[in-house]
Amino acid sequence: MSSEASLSRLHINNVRNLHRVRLDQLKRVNVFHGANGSGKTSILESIHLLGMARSFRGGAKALITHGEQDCTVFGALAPGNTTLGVQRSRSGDVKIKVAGAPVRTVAELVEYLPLQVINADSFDLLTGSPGARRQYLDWGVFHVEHRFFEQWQRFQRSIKQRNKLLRRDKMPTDDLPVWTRELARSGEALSKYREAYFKLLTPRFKAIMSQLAPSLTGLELRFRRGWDKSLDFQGALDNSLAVDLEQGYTHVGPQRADVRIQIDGHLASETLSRGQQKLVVCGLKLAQGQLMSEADRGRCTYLVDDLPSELDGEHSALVCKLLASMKASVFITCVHQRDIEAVWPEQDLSETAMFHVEHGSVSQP
Ligand SMILES: Nc1ncnc2c1ncn2[C@@H]1O[C@H](COP(=O)(O)OP(=O)(O)OP(=O)(O)O)[C@@H](O)[C@H]1O
Repeated sequence: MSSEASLSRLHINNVRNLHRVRLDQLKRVNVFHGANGSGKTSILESIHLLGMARSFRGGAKALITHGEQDCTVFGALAPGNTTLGVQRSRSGDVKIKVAGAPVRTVAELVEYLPLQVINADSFDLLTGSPGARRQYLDWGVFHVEHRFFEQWQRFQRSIKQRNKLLRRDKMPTDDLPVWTRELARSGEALSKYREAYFKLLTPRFKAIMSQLAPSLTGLELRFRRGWDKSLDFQGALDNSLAVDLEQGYTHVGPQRADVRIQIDGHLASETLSRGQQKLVVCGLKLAQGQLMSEADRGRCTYLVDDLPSELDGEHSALVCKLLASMKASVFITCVHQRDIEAVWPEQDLSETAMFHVEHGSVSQP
């Protein structure tokens, strides 16, 4: 399905300090304002739970209100009124429903409500390990190229098998070449999808950054696929066989891929100021949303926690202007209502709903 839809209703039960919240009048842009600890981030977390069956901070148990056995989030998408429901229990049980019917895997859920989170942890994209950047890239490929997931699963299966054989036997067994060939095929295909997506993403990112931070002209993204570029994947696996056997795992391949984010040849994470880093993170995430809608894969929903932190008024306004022009569905938190009113494009405020959050209760003026 294409996720044209955005969230129109949201019911939350027992997520952190949100015992019972009913939001039946959501708009395209929804602002949650309130004091520290009132429950604003928990609302974004609840939407994340609805779209991905997990939180974006901490484990599932921390999410459930103290003293309760489970938490539940229910949502409806508009247009179409498809309903989604996710329940997580202290026992570790996860129940997911789409349109009232149980689904078995999270993969079946995530395509309905594609989510992008912009919060303090998003800096990981620049400063964290390559894993964070691979996850970022794969999110985009998954939502734009639906055949990607099957290749990704094949790749995960074959690398697991090959590593198991490498760990067990210091000498090559008959099974090893079989799994190595399977790994080479699935890894090559997976990497091609990533490369094709990356080629589409880079110009969008550059165009967005030229609006958000025109002075950062030397910004560059480079895709590293995870093995020597003069070889195909099978050749690289053949070359590393001795080391792989010695150390008991596969050293080269898409599991080592990375996106290097550089400015004038230096790592952006080591050069840019905190505010500039946040703009790059916003640029990366906005580029993915733009690409998704251009590829006719629908709209993604942005969960933005405390946008004004690290950004000055002018740059906050630029991010808001881009979000508004993309017609993205947005859930955004801030301390005071005026923090967002001051930076959100005035002509778009009619499509904006304001909610006040206080001690786990949400009210609308
Ligand atoms: N499992 C839990 N059960 C009950 N309350 C919890 C649980 N986990 C966290 N809380 C409380 O829930 C509240 C909601 O926190 P949340 O992070 O959503 O606040 P916030 O409005 O985003 O605050 P800030 O502006 O400081 O970021 C906090 O007061 C926190 O102490």
